[in-house]
Amino acid sequence: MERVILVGLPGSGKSTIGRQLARRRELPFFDSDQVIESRLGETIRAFFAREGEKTFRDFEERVIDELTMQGSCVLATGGGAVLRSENRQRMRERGVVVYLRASPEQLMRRLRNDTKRPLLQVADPMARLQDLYEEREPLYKEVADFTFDACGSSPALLVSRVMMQLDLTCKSLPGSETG
Ligand SMILES: Nc1ncnc2c1ncn2[C@@H]1O[C@H](COP(=O)(O)OP(=O)(O)O)[C@@H](O)[C@H]1O
Ligand SMILES: O=C(O)C1=C[C@@H](OP(=O)(O)O)[C@@H](O)[C@H](O)C1
Ligand SMILES: [Mg+2]
Repeated sequence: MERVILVGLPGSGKSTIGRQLARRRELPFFDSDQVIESRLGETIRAFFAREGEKTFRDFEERVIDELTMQGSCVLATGGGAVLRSENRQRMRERGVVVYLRASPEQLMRRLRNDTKRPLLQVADPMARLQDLYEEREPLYKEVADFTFDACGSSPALLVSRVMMQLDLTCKSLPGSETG
């Protein structure tokens, strides 16, 4: 059993690194945001705007609970998944949690032209990223088994680093006995 769960701020590379890691590890890949969007039949941005954050977080919690009970996989979460203690506990218990760490400045450079992330569609996205960083950095650290610098290297190199760490890791997960 190998379940790897990626956490980090929006733009830190969870979806990109997760997809590549899954391919190289020959594991199924899930992106909780993609699963949510396909079930909703609309973008998170549209759903968020209409229904508000609480309804989105309720939906996200259910999807994360479900995806962390599948077998072996790589799971990229949304940046706010760590906000709920229920999600943090499930992630910690059910997977090896990898935090892709990046500063607000680095993320701002990456996300300058992004229009998909609802929390950053504000007049001052840099201030918003700083707030998110301050609020969430302790939560990412709390859940993480390992932390990697999300911006210091190409996705391929970062994936290799994560793979090396996973090869050295032996975290016992529920269901490990069965494969
Ligand atoms: N290590 C990296 N180096 C350079 N660009 C990256 C890296 N990781 C991700 N990116 C780019 O950053 C943007 C955000 O990545 P994404 O995987 O969507 O982040 P997240 O899922 O954490 O929000 C994408 O354009 C992606 O191509
Ligand atoms: O940070 C957040 O609260 C969110 C991040 C998004 O995912 P990414 O981290 O992949 O952008 C998505 O789940 C939603 O827009 C909320
Ligand atoms: Mg993503």
